[in-house]
Amino acid sequence: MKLLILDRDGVINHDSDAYIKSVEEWLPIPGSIEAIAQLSKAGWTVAVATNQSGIARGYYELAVLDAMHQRLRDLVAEQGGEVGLIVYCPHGPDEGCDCRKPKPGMLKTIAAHYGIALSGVWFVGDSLGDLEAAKAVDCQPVLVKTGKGEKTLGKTLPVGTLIFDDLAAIAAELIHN
Ligand SMILES: O=P(O)(O)OC[C@@H](O)[C@H]1O[C@@H](OP(=O)(O)O)[C@@H](O)[C@@H](O)[C@@H]1O
Ligand SMILES: [Mg+2]
Ligand SMILES: [Zn+2]
Repeated sequence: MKLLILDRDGVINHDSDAYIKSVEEWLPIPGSIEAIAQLSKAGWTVAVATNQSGIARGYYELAVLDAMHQRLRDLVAEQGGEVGLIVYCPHGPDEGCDCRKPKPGMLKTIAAHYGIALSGVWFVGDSLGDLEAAKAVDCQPVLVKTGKGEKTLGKTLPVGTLIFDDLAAIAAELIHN
């Protein structure tokens, strides 16, 4: 199966240093909804792995997070596509969970859900922790320049990291090559 795993904030939707705390604050990056729909219609399964420490920090409730993800699903469905499994880590940085990136727990959850190996599966993120999580399970780390991506570009990236302007460019690459 053709599986693509996406980070959420800074890849699908705009991110904020103040966290994305409501559906109203959850604003798609131009071209991202269309990209997911086009990938889906081209036979790709698009899953999401997102840190959501804002839950642990009390910035927003799980119901609000679910509403954001329903919004994502609705917008992609309006374009004729669908979103696969969305996995999130609701924990804070000091809780020592196994799912918070850069740990690869969410990627492993997605692989187990679909019954496939992660080796070579593209994981697209805007933060170094996304790329490190990918590397930890032999996924292909892919950096986008949206969200925190430009800042991440200035850091030492995992060897072999691919770099694209945005999710739309990734969709064009995967669909047409
Ligand atoms: O990019 P993904 O994984 O989808 O989600 C990132 C968010 O959970 C938030 O993660 C926080 O990091 P801390 O969790 O506070 O270290 C900050 O970077 C926020 O700006 C950001 O909105
Ligand atoms: Mg992000
Ligand atoms: Zn966690």
